[in-house]
Order: sequence, then structure tokens, then C-alpha cells
Amino acid sequence: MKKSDFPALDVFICTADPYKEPPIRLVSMALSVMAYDYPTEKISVYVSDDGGSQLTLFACMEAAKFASMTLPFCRKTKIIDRSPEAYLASNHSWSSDAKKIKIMYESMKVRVENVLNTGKVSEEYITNEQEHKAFHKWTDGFTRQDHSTVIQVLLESSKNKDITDYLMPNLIYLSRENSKTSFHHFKAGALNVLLRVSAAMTNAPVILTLDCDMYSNDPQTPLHALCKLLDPKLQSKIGYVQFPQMFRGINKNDTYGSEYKQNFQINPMGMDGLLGPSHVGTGCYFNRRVFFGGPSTFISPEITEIGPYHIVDKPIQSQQIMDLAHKVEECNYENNTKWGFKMGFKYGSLIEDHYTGYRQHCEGWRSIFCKPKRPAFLGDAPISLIDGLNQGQRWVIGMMQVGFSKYCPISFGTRSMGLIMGLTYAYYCALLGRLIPFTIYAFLPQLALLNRVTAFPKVCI
Ligand SMILES: O=c1ccn([C@@H]2O[C@H](COP(=O)(O)OP(=O)(O)O[C@H]3O[C@H](CO)[C@@H](O)[C@H](O)[C@H]3O)[C@@H](O)[C@H]2O)c(=O)[nH]1
Ligand SMILES: [Mn+2]
Repeated sequence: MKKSDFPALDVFICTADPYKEPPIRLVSMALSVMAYDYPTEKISVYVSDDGGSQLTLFACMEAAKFASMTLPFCRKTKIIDRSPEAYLASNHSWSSDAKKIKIMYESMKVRVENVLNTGKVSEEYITNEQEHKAFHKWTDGFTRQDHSTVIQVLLESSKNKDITDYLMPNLIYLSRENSKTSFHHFKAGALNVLLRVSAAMTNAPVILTLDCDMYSNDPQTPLHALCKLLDPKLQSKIGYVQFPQMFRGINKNDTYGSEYKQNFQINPMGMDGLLGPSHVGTGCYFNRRVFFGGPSTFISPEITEIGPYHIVDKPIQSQQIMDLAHKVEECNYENNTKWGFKMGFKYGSLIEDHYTGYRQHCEGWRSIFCKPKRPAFLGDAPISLIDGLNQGQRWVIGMMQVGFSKYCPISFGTRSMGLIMGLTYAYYCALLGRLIPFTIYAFLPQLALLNRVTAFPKVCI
């Protein structure tokens, strides 16, 4: 396949709180994707900010400026670590260009962290009229739960060039409209807004979804994914290509079991022999069509321009495109539509990723597991006990919501996907069953000890 025939790629990065998810990490994530070994003008990065924070917008603006220096550097030196944070921490030769990048990165980091510490973007950091206008949207009444839309195009591929006069990717910041009176459906809601806004602006046939607490660890990843996604024998049925979630910074013994090797690496290998791995929320390349009904039952969205077959033929910032993007993003837009139920990411479970992948398998889609030797993405796992427990609790409740819904894997799943695949998903719902032996195990030894009863068989030596 010629490079010019590569499909366009829309990348979604979700963030929700600048204090829990440091914006400098988000910057690394965005830069590592913008520097993919892929035709730059075909990449569009959308950052969804559910925190509605000007601090996050500021970090994205810094990323856009920094990119015009680092993208040519990455192209020239062909370094593998494209996340500046990972590159600067690695062992490599310090050419004068690398030293310059280091100085620039560090001063950017100081600015981003200063803004975070003071809680606002001070005048000295605002460099032009356009930025001024963008930050003016944060009026007094602007709160995280109640605010109007912010869509800010920070880089436009057809206009912005890097310092070597080379095209840049698109970079768009988006904070969806939020109101106390309408329900926002957490990350699933954010992803559905991203699906519609990106359809209005670029409508790439391939979508990559990412969490902000990670970075791309291999610039060849889109090529690995596309080899599978565009396989001519299976293409019409492949919904997504899932990479495993892998982590950095976990201590040697993984004290809190945060690596979840079984869920992220072992089970998907087995499922790959059936209809394919479940979706794990991040590091996943989707065929855009998978969000609009099964492979042979296309569901058309309420506006044809946001359907998967529409070709965008106007510049991103043209009035018509911006009007459409604002319209499909409003918080009441989904009322009386099929979004979240028949279309897009599915609502109804705390683990929208697992549930959406499951429903797509039921609709007849296949998925593929892709685990190259070098981890494609590296993320942060919860490292404190409380965070680990909270995450586990959320996952178990989410699985239970699927198990007790009308789409229960044992009844609905086995009918739609076959017995084994249905049981594979049922296994996840049954995780709650562990509650009983775990609780007994937590209390029984202590009770036995206090009552001087032997709970375990005696060892005969
Ligand atoms: O209202 C919200 C809440 C969360 N997020 C984002 O969703 C992602 C995941 O949230 P996190 O709190 O990090 O949850 P984890 O349990 O660590 O995430 C795992 O589990 C989630 C639910 O199954 C998946 O969505 C994730 O991809 C998967 O990594 C983060 O990037 C958040 O910024 C939003 O965009 N909006
Ligand atoms: Mn996370």
C-alpha cells in the first residue's frame, strides 16, 4: 500500500481532571501520537476535557508549540521514544538538538506546572489575540458541571507548518457543554461527543481511543494496527484492533496486583481464537463503521453528515463545519436519538469499554488482539491501595450491571455469539461471586484464632 493511500486517523484522548491527571502527561501522550511514523497530515488528535479546565487547554497550546520543534527532530533522528518525557529519561547521545529539546521541554514543564499551582493562566503566558479569546470563555459562571462548549483548533494541518516547513497534524481541544440538569454519561458520553465532533471535522475511517494517563511507546503502532484492520479477507467484519494495557512504574512484586495480566494479556489471547478480545478502553484502533450497527445492519445517524461514509470537503475552521461541530456537541443533542443505545459507545455500565466491545461482538463484529514485542502503549496503574480498591470496585459493579441487564452474556450473549464466546463474557460478570470466598477468607482465620478453633488442617510432620 502506498503512503498516500493510508487512511486518515482520528485520535481521541480523554481527560477529566487536571489535578488527578497531570496535564504534562497529557502533553506527552499527545506529542507521542502526533509524532507517529505516519503521514502527519492524516493524523487528527482530539483532546476531550471533561474537567472543563483552562489549565488543560493551556497545556494543549504548549503541546502545539512544542510540536513544531519536536516533530522535525523525531523525523530526522528516527528516535523510538516519541514521548518527550520518556526520551529525555532514556539513555541516548546528547546531540546539540537533543539538548535544545531538553531545555525547551523543561521550560514548558515549568510553565504548565506553574499554571497548575496557581490555578489560572496568567497574562504573561498568553502570547496572542487568539489565545486571549479562547481563555475569555472561562467567565465567572463557568464551572466544571455547568458551562458552554469550548472547541479550539490549536493546529490545522492545511495551515500550520513546523519549523522545517512540513505539514503538522490537526490538534483540537474540546470541552463539551455541560449542564447540571442533563446527564453526561461519564467517559462514554465524552467519547460519543468526540465521535460526532470528529465526524463533522475530519471523519477519519480509523479511530484510536486513548486515556490521558499513558503514552505511545512505539511510533510504528498505527502500521501494526492497520495490517490487521485492513486485512482484505476479514476487513468487512473487523470492528477493532485492541492492544494490551501495559504499565510502567509498578514495583517488582506488583503489591496491589495492578498489572491485571490476566485481563489485559492472557484472556485476550484466548478470546482472539474466538471472536476476538474484549475492549479495554484505551489503546484500541476502531473501524468507525463499528459504531453504526452490525456489519450487515447499518444504522444511519440522524444527520447524514456525521455518518461514517460522509467525506468532509471543507477546512476544519470553516463556518459550516464549526456550526455543525457545535450543534452535535450540545448536551441535549442525544435526547430522542439512538446514541448510547444502538449507536456509538454504549450507556448502562460503569465500564463502557467492556460493555461496548461486548455489544459489538453480539452485533456480529470481530476484533483482533495485537501484542507486539515492544509495548505499543505504556500507562500509569493505581499505585495506592485506595485507588486500586476504587478501580476494582468500579469494574466489578460495571460487570454486574452487564450481567443483570437484558443483554446478559448467558442468555443474550450465548444466543448472539455462540456458547463459548458467551461464556467467556459471562466469566467476567461472575467475578462478583468471588466476594463470598474472599469475605470468608478475610474473617475466618481471625475468628478461628480468637476462639481457639483450628480453621486449617493440621500439618503432620
Ligand atoms: O467523566 C469522565 C470520567 C473519566 N474520563 C476519562 O476516562 C479515562 C479512564 O478513567 P480512569 O478513572 O482512569 O479509569 P480506569 O479504571 O483507570 O480506566 C480503565 O477502566 C475504564 C472503565 O472501564 C476505561 O474507560 C479505561 O480506558 C480503562 O483504562 C480517563 O482518561 C479519564 O480522564 C472522562 O473522560 N470523563
Ligand atoms: Mn486510568
